[in-house]
Amino acid sequence: MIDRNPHGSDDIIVSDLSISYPAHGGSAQHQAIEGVSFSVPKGAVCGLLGESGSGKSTLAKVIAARGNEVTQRTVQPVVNSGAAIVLGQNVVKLSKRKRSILTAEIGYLGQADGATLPPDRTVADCILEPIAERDKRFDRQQIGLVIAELMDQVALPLTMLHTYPHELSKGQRQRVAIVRALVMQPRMLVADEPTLGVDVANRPRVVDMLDAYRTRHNATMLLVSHDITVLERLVDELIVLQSGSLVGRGTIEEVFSQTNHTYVQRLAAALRATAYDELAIE
Ligand SMILES: Nc1ncnc2c1ncn2[C@@H]1O[C@H](COP(=O)(O)OP(=O)(O)OP(=O)(O)O)[C@@H](O)[C@H]1O
Repeated sequence: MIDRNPHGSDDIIVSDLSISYPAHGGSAQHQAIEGVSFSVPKGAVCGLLGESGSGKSTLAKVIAARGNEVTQRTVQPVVNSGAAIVLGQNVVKLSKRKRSILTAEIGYLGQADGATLPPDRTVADCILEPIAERDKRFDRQQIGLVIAELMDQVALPLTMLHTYPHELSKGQRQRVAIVRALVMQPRMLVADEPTLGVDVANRPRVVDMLDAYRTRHNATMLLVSHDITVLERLVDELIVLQSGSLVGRGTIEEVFSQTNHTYVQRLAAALRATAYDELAIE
């Protein structure tokens, strides 16, 4: 791993972490992550790779301190053992208050966030949601400037703030969700497929924006992505998961060329072969 801040501490320290989904609705308990350990220094960008079902989203969600909530209706992942120290806090054991403080520092783009923006709210209200749920009396003018800059960086016109999510294309909704993840100017970003559904013309804007954000804020990032542009432009180190276990780790060059693990080699070859001609239509 490239240490972007040799004098700083690690922002993410995952030790021997195991995560499962409890039995529900007739299905048995499912072990999603097993004995995973890695760390990410402050200011570094770590990419998470692995085939469908390998546990990337589950791991990202727990590290973003969004897993393990008891308030949501969907079945949430449960940490069975190990620790995940994120920005100095063990996300496995957080009080409600500490979780709220920590999640203000960790921007999170969940896998379906672009597709599931609240349909009854304007784009502006969707973007303001993470702030409004913490402080109803926030400084609108100051936040307005932050939003304007983020919208511009991902090529969304400001007039879009008054529209509703259903009026936007899939890729536009995804870009709105990215703006929402960064609106509180967090020290860390955990993003699950940030360029999902974004058309090829606008993908570089998203990548440029994430790169600029990382540079300006020395932000630490954990990015689940199979987008070769994201991986090559942003990621310092890749973690590869297979069936919930860590099976590969290194720079993109190391993972793509020097790994001994046949699964990782196959994944790297598939990524190289498909990524360049993949076209997303908004
Ligand atoms: N709510 C849930 N209840 C039960 N099992 C789940 C739940 N969510 C995910 N899983 C299971 O946990 C495993 C890991 O899922 P996860 O979504 O983390 O994988 P992933 O690598 O992100 O996959 P994808 O690339 O398809 O999003 C899978 O076997 C999945 O079926």
